[in-house]
Amino acid sequence: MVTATAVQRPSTAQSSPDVIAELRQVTKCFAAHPPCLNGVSLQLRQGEFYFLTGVSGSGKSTLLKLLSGQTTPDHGSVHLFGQVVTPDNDRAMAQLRRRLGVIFQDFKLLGDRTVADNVAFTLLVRGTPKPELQQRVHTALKLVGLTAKASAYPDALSGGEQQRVSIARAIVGGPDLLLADEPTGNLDPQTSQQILYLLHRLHQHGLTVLFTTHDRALTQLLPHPILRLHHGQLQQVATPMANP
Ligand SMILES: Nc1ncnc2c1ncn2[C@@H]1O[C@H](COP(=O)(O)OP(=O)(O)OP(=O)(O)O)[C@@H](O)[C@H]1O
Repeated sequence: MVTATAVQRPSTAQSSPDVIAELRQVTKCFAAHPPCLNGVSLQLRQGEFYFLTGVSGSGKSTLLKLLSGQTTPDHGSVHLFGQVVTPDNDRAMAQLRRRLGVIFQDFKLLGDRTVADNVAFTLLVRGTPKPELQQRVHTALKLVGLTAKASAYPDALSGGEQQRVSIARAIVGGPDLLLADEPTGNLDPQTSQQILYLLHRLHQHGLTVLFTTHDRALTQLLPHPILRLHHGQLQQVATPMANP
C-alpha cells in the first residue's frame, strides 16, 4: 500500500527524516518559453518508488537535473539528504553525488571499455581499493544478470543489456537514490518491462527510485505513486492497482 504523498504544499519547515529529496517552490524557465517548472514542490521519501510522467517537453529531465545539481532553479530550493543542493560548490556536490545513481535513456557507456570497466569507472575515480572494487562490480553485475558479459564491450550487447550495464554502474557505489531518466525510451516494450521489473526488484532491496517515462502503460504495471508534470505543475495521479 502506498501511503506517501509526494506532492506537497510549499513548506519552509524542517522536512521529516524519511524525506531524502525535496523541491521547494521551484521555478525553472528557459528563454522566452512559459516556465518549464512553475512553483513545483515535491518530497521523495526513502524506500519509495515513484513514476514521473508527462508529455515530451513537460520538464521531466529538467526536474531530475535539478535534483542531481546539473542545473539550478530560478526560484525556490532543492534539497538532497537534508542539504541544499548547490551546483557551484564542487566539494559539496561530490559528496551528494556519491549517494545518487543516475541512469539515462541513451545509456552513456564508454565504448572502449569492457562492461566490468564501465561499471568500475566511478569507483576507480573515487579511489576505491581494488579488492572492494572487484567485489562491488561482481555484485552489481550479478544483480542485473550480466556476470557472463563482464568482458564484453558495449557494442556487442543488445539495448536492454546495455541499459542493465548502466544500471549496474549506477548502483555499484550503493546509492540511496536512483534517478532513472527515461531509461526505457530506446527499448522495445518487452525489454522496457524487463528493465522496469529489474528496477522494481532493486527497490524491494531498499533503493529509492524516481523513474521517468512518457509510457503510460509502464506506469500501470506496478502499484507505485505516479507524479505527472503538466504545464509546469506537478500533480500526483491515482496509483494503479497493478499485479506485478
Ligand atoms: N538547456 C536548455 N536550454 C533551453 N531550453 C531547454 C533546456 N533544457 C530543457 N529545455 C526546454 O525545457 C522544456 C522541458 O525539457 P525537458 O528535457 O526537461 O522535458 P522532458 O519532459 O524530459 O522531455 P522528453 O520526454 O522529450 O525527454 C523543453 O521545452 C525544452 O526545450
